[in-house]
Amino acid sequence: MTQPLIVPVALGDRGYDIHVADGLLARAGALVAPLTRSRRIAVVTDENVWPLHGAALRRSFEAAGLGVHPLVLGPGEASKSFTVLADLCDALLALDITRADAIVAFGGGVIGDLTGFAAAILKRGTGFVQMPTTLLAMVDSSVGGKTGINTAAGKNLVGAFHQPRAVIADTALLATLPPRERQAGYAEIVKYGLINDPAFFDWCEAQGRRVLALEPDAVAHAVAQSCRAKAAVVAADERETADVRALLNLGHTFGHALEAETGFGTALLHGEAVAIGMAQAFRFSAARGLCPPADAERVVAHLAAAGLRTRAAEAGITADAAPRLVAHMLHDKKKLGDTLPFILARGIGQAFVAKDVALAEVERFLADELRG
Ligand SMILES: NC(=O)c1ccc[n+]([C@@H]2O[C@H](COP(=O)([O-])OP(=O)(O)OC[C@H]3O[C@@H](n4cnc5c(N)ncnc54)[C@H](O)[C@@H]3O)[C@@H](O)[C@H]2O)c1
Ligand SMILES: O=C(O)C(=O)C[C@@H](O)[C@H](O)[C@H](O)COP(=O)(O)O
Ligand SMILES: [Zn+2]
Repeated sequence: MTQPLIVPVALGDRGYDIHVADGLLARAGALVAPLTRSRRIAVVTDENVWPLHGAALRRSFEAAGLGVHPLVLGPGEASKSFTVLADLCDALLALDITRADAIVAFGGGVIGDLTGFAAAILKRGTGFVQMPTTLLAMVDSSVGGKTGINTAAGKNLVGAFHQPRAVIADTALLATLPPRERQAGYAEIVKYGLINDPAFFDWCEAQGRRVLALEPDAVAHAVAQSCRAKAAVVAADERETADVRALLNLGHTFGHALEAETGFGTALLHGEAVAIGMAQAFRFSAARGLCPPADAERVVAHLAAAGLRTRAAEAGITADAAPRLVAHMLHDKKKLGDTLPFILARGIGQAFVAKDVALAEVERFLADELRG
């Protein structure tokens, strides 16, 4: 095992540590044991992750005196639903989980968001631990306590802020992650550079290829830098009320609309939608005269070099979709009254919250883009 990196999330009595190391799964039981009263742990996971990594998790937990009760769900975005949530809550209640216990989420962002929400509402709040297994979950979704499910109206529309008791990320688990999922997770890494860290974006341009190839030092740096960036934002604005955490939504107002339009399926993964959304946010910023066009071109070029799509049309979105995309955006949780804030940029590393964007302007921009 490499020397673990520990990133604290400074949230007072809701604070916790993010532990990152290659090979950390072997020590996960010892890290979880002090966080839960029960010696029998409900581990929520999915049908891809459990056959690959369940035995190693079980060994680690049993070595720490913890029994494991796996709850294995279907993989993919479809599991972030009311139906799966209800079944999961029933299964957890049948296991007699108490508030002093910690439910373990062992999987990607879908498992983490769903399990975290189940933990938030079960008995009005039980403990949980995030054990992310995808690149996306290690750099973003396991940190910060946004939990929830999708509804027919859109993405993450029912949920709660509920912080985990710890995040335990074993980067060795990424070895089994398909390349497409690596690329999707990489988009959320690039996001941190684009928001406020131009030097990190430079690093991504130089080293991103090595992250995608899972070269250990590059993965370690990307995960550490991302977790530090997210922990700082979450500590400053846990509940997205101060125009700070909203910056983590760069690319998401556009991206969530694309996910809704493509039906939350495998046609467009979350990270892939965010990549297109970030490209759109930069092109829109350039079109408004806010951002140098050369910066938008650089962003698009880097995302494309990472194998990510950067235009909605490449995801099969047709030219007539602009009004529907704007209608999806009306469900965005950042909307306050009639104002829908957009995360725009004055350049690479200079994202900001814009509250003067008319939806008619966004619709015209999308229609122009889709017409090519
Ligand atoms: N809460 C947050 O702050 C936050 C942040 C970003 C994204 N998200 C959410 O996260 C979700 C996307 O997460 P994701 O990209 O991890 O998707 P995911 O959870 O669907 O996982 C992607 C795929 O990889 C498989 N998988 C997971 N780990 C694996 C491994 N080690 N080896 C092989 N296969 C593995 C899964 O079974 C799944 O098929 C979206 O719902 C998104 O909205 C939430
Ligand atoms: O943690 C945050 O805050 C984020 O915005 C991170 C995003 O990458 C993530 O996709 C999040 O789930 C989106 O949040 P939402 O509030 O727009 O649903
Ligand atoms: Zn995201």
